[in-house]
Amino acid sequence: MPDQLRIAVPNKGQLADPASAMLSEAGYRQRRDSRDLIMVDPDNDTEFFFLRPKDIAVYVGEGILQVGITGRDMLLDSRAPVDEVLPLGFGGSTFRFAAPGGSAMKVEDLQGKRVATSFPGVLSGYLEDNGIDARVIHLDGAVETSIELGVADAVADVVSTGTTLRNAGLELFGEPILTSEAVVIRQHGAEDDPQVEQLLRRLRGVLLARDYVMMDYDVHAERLDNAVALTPGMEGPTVSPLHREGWVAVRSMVPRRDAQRIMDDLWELGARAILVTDIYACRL
Ligand SMILES: Nc1ncnc2c1ncn2[C@@H]1O[C@H](COP(=O)(O)OP(=O)(O)OP(=O)(O)O)[C@@H](O)[C@H]1O
Ligand SMILES: O=P(O)(O)OC[C@H]1O[C@H](OP(=O)(O)OP(=O)(O)O)[C@H](O)[C@@H]1O
Ligand SMILES: [Mg+2]
Repeated sequence: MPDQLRIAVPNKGQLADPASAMLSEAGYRQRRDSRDLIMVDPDNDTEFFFLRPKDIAVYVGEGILQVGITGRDMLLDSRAPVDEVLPLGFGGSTFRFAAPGGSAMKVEDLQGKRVATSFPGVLSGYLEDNGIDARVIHLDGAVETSIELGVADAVADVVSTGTTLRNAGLELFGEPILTSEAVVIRQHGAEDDPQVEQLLRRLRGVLLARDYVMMDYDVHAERLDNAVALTPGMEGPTVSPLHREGWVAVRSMVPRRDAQRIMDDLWELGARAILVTDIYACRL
């Protein structure tokens, strides 16, 4: 019997709930109590370890846990020997420089200055790559307050909506240092593992089920080519005969965000009985 698959999942913070929700959708059991640190899912022969998101790359890099879910920024900051194997589409953020409003600071101006961050690895790498000699002040969080308290001249921090920065009277400067989202990680050079492949297939299925809907409609056979051009599907749509002379029924997956526009265009083409349904799960 193969060993249990051991997966690291964020125990708190921005990624914890969406990661657990996605794993539940993928058919894995998830913890009921947010204080649980380990959970066994016997049906899937899998064990979940709820860890700090910043520590997850360390465990996976050491080869102790085979798979982890963490932020791309955290994985890069750790410099652990891990690879990103699947972006998950939540926990989106950018990592950016900011300084007091009105200071019109530029990246070059950071030379000789103090920059506070909770991502010292990412920041040092960026400063080095850009030939800037600045002092990195490592803080654990609430970095936005550090300038007012006089510990730094600028910050490099995670920005999502920008509300926290604005509330602290700061303004962005320079290009984004990096763009992050939640990702699945594996140890660099890890061998193929059927259990990991199954997990990834399930997660890809959840991502597709979230991003796509199923569209059904009836159309005159003469207009079929035009209709199929609007709804090409993944491997070509299913076309079935209808019990109505000259008409066919079409079924195809379409991107959720385009569904309303495609329905309008199909209607214009003369398609009728256009139905859109959610996809609960899929394997493609
Ligand atoms: N406001 C946000 N919106 C979306 N994603 C975010 C936000 N803040 C952080 N993230 C992302 O979520 C991941 C985890 O960050 P989070 O802030 O939850 O961890 P943490 O700082 O270690 O935890 P905590 O803030 O609970 O101490 C990172 O990849 C980060 O880019
Ligand atoms: O752009 P916004 O939508 O305002 O979100 C960005 C803020 O969210 C995170 O803070 P978090 O709540 O994780 O606190 P922390 O600084 O203690 O990590 C991040 O560190 C920023 O401070
Ligand atoms: Mg945080």
